[in-house]
Amino acid sequence: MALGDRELEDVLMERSLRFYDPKLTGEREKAYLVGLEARGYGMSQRDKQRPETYAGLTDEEREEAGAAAARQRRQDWEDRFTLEESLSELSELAGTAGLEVVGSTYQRVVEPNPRTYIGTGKVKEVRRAMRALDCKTVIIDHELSPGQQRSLEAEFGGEEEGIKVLDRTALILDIFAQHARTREGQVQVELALHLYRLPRLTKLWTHLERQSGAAGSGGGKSGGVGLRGPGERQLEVDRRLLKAKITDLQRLLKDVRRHRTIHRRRRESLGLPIVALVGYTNAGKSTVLNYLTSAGVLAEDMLFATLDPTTRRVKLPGLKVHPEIMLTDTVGFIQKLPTNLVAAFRATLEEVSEADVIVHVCDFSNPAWQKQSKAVMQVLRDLDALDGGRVPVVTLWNKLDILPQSEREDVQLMAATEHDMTVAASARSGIGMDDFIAMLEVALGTLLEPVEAVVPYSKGDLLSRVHELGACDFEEYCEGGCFIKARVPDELVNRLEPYFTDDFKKAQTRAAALRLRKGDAAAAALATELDEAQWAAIAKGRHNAVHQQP
Ligand SMILES: Nc1nc2c(ncn2[C@@H]2O[C@H](COP(=O)(O)OP(=O)(O)OP(=O)(O)O)[C@@H](O)[C@H]2O)c(=O)[nH]1
Ligand SMILES: [Mg+2]
Repeated sequence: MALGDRELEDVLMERSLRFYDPKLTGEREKAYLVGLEARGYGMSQRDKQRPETYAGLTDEEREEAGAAAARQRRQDWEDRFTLEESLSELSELAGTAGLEVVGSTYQRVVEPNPRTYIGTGKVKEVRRAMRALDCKTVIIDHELSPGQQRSLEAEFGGEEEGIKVLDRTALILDIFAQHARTREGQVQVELALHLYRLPRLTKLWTHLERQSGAAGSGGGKSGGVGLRGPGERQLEVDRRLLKAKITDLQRLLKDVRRHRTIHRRRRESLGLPIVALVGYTNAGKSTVLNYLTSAGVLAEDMLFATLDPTTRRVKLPGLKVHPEIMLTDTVGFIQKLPTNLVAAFRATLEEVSEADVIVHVCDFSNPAWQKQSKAVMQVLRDLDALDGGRVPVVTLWNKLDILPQSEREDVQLMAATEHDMTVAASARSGIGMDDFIAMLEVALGTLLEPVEAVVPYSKGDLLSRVHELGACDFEEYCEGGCFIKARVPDELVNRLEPYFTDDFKKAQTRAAALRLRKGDAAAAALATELDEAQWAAIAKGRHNAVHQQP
């Protein structure tokens, strides 16, 4: 076959979505792990030498800025995942991807070797271990440059020996590729994979061609090409094809997104509040969704079981406020998220930015749960999903059932007393889930605005919407209509406005005036006071107000 004749499909098939295919090789591929820890703390000296950081500050301010930076560094250091934690996570990732971990080592890297990232001594050690274990795949717990990946592969025995060097990124991409279910998820992952591969399109990947050729799946063509290894010209062609494919995918993604926006609009038009489940991977988000909906969403003990956001309309038992909600399950978070996946991941998480209430699910049984939880909150802040603290967050310490019976109550008490909107429970066993639903109701309650109105009898549909979407605290049938004291979502506030009682209108005008005069912050501070004033007025003049209505 002449070079350059190959179709895009051939290139893509050889470099199929998977980095390896258990079905093709017939057995679980063995993998050797290399954990890494970069030295981060102790940069204070270097910081001090950067005068521009502190330019224009007085001595005192400089001192304070320096101290703050040091505090931040110490905090970052404490929040970091330890080498052991990160390595054990890498091992779980490998297992999830279908690899069998046969051994591991680690290195604390002070100055990374630019060529191989890990030091030369470590390279030798890993090579020895791989030979002894008859293991051809090594996974480095760090994002490697294409050059580093190539050098390492050569050091470990090279293509001839079938050696494969993967990094954390490749592993996560691989898992994502296996788990993407929706069109959008698949397109995103495929795009991320191609972007990852483009600079790595070299002989590095020829073993894949050989594998697929050997198994007969690639047909004679790719087997032949694989055995020869692509020449320079073939590489050029492949690169061009991949670039074209990337452009196509980007265009496709735009289309898919537009569709999703339409879906989202439709959901919004239902007027139901959106509750998003977020959390570290494997925390139990899908299990919570299942508990609340019995929707049958995939919940598995593997990382990134859920890649695509799933939204369900849920009727929650016993809820007086917002008995119905839209509940969205999302992709799990992970530390050291591959950079070229961040964009894809963020797009998926756009759903979270739309949420009215966020439920943060933590795996309380994981020793690193606090660090995981901080990492999650940081991403949420980066995404601006918390809307500067205005979106209520309910925290669920999940997997309470794993704790011994004797400790459970203490933890539940600690959650309730020492933390804001936090509940300890178990989505799988159901322990404490009533408390969780009650807490969700509290959070949903904060979305509602108090109103007071007399709804004419001809507007029965409006009244039933109030019951459906809000909470009616008082209801009385009077001459002009049904007098209600209720808490309702924004949309209904507008529809009820023509029927507001005079007292309520006055209170509103005062609130608006205050806001104008004192700015939003002052109005917020006075809101509580105003609320009380409102309700006092309502209590006093209720009947008058009712009779004043047309
Ligand atoms: N013991 C125990 N296991 C739980 C509980 N909740 C979830 N699990 C298990 O934890 C594993 C992960 O649960 P998922 O619901 O898939 O977690 P997730 O957060 O959706 O994970 P990703 O979608 O991968 O991010 C599954 O094996 C669940 O059965 C719980 O309350 N107790
Ligand atoms: Mg899930």
